[in-house]
Amino acid sequence: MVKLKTLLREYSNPLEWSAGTKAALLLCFTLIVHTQYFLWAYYQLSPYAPETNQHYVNLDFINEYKTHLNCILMLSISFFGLVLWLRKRYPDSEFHEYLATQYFALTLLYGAYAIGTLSIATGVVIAGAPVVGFILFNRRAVILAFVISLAGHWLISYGTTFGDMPYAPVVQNIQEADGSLSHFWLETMYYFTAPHLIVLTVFAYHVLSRWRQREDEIRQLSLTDPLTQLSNRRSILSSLAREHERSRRHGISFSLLLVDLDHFKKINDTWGHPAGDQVLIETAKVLKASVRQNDYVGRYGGEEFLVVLPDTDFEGAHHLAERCRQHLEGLTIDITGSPSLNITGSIGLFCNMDDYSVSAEQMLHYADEALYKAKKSGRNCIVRYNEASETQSST
Ligand SMILES: Nc1nc2c(ncn2[C@@H]2O[C@H](COP(=O)(O)OP(=O)(O)OP(=O)(O)O)[C@@H](O)[C@H]2O)c(=O)[nH]1
Repeated sequence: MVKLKTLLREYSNPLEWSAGTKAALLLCFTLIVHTQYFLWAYYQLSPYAPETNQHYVNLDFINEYKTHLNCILMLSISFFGLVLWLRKRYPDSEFHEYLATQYFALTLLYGAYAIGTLSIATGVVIAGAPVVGFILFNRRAVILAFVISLAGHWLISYGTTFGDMPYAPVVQNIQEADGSLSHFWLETMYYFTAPHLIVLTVFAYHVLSRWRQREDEIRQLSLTDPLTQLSNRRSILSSLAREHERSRRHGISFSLLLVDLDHFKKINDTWGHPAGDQVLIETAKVLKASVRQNDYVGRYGGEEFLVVLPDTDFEGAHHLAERCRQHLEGLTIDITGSPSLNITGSIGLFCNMDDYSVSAEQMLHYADEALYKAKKSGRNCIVRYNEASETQSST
């Protein structure tokens, strides 16, 4: 069970596989495709095939083609085994990629000649294989394979139009006497196209979901403070701007708390930076736990935190600020190599209930001024900025 989980984790994302494993995957797919050709050819020659098939299948060519298929199948098995073996010793060697991509291109070119260079199966391979190839493999190997197969495709196509070689020699009577397309041809096309379409769809689905997942992870990282896991400055400021716009449009008051740890420098200087970091992590947890679920808490600067309280008047904001202050005061932080640390925080508060026209920047400025007053008033307290009477202080 554990082994299966390890295997799944290791192999669930082809984009992260080594060059050797990716090449082995392509050779395995090539082997499946040739086995499919092989089974089809032998079935047409067998007594189980309906007699009517002889009208549509060129049995003479298939007899000849069969020998080529046997060789291709043997070669496919050998190359697959060789790369499986080599990838363990040289997992990132470009040789595997060149071998797999060129072999895929050349042998499928032969298949395209047999079933028609202008058939849908060939079209799907020509259009789809480079897309998958460029995502998975070394670009030069894919370009080389693509150029070789395109050149071969043109040569065969022009060769057939000038009558130098037959078009789709394994089949005949592609059209019925009345001019309609034969059912046999149609079903043969579906049969040969199916594996390529399935692989392309599964691959596109997988790659796109991985990209979306990575995009989400990167976006999340760009908005998160790596130390505290709170919103970073950019993210909390954009929450503030959003809330400000909502408040202005709907005439609902909202509030800001600017929380700054007291004498934090002393903790760093006495117990070291890692101890200071631990204090910041614990502070972030306490602040997050002290406010409501739809409030925003972010790290605004070094030891300064910004709390945005939507739909909150002064009373509500003061109540929450007091809860934050008390929780910080009650926090005991255990750090190895130092006695338990206790901290306090000063809080500047601004609420826009008296004037919705105050800009977000101005609100921040007012909260900062209130915080400055809180520090001046002896710390571990809350100061509300009030335009009329400058600031009001409370503990
Ligand atoms: N450990 C740690 N320290 C930080 C980080 N960011 C800023 N600081 C430190 O935070 C301290 C802030 O010091 P001051 O601005 O003097 O503030 P204070 O010591 O808390 O004093 P008051 O705010 O006046 O109470 C500085 O020593 C910074 O180096 C961080 O990510 N980790």
